[in-house]
Amino acid sequence: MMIRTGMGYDVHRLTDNRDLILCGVKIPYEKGLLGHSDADVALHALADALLGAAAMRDIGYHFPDTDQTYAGADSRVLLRRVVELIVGEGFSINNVDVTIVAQRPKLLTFIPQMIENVASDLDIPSRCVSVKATTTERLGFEGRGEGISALAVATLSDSGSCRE
Ligand SMILES: Nc1ccn([C@@H]2O[C@H](COP(=O)(O)O)[C@@H](O)[C@H]2O)c(=O)n1
Ligand SMILES: C[C@@]1(CO)OP(=O)(O)OP(=O)(O)OC[C@H]1O
Repeated sequence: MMIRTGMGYDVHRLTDNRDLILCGVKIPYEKGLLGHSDADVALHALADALLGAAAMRDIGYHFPDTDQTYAGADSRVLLRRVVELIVGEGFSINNVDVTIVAQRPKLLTFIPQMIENVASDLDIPSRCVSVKATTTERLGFEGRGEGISALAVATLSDSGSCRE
């Protein structure tokens, strides 16, 4: 059995008149994230980490932002589709770790629900899911409140080896 690791990174702009949705949780805030889908930056980074570990391209490849099918899409639906794709190739998910970089709002109280959503969508125990938040001490675009970024790492198991 081989352990495979993938990483994902995504950024979305904060703007007026949009919802702020992170790991499927709607967060009360004066701004939201702009995107073709619901712009759940954390789930996009996670989806890319999973696809990266499987060497199966990225979410923009599977769900192009030129396709109206995905306009306003719920990123949890996209994430579950990514899980179907990687499981269909014989991979199983070991654990994931997501970091959300946001100066505001404070996310601490929403983290347990985020973990529950991700564990449910990935069909793994919540002890195998980590979601964290950090500020940038007001530095950079996240620190100025212009956007939110997210990073994710995922490990998968497969039955073979990259060298076979
Ligand atoms: N949007 C955020 C950012 C951070 N947190 C929590 O605060 C802790 C301290 O953040 P620093 O950036 O100063 O390290 C961090 O460890 C998180 O627990 C948060 O809830 N929401
Ligand atoms: C999720 C998709 C779906 O169309 O759209 P966006 O919400 O714009 O998100 P992004 O991370 O920029 O790119 C992936 C897209 O394909």
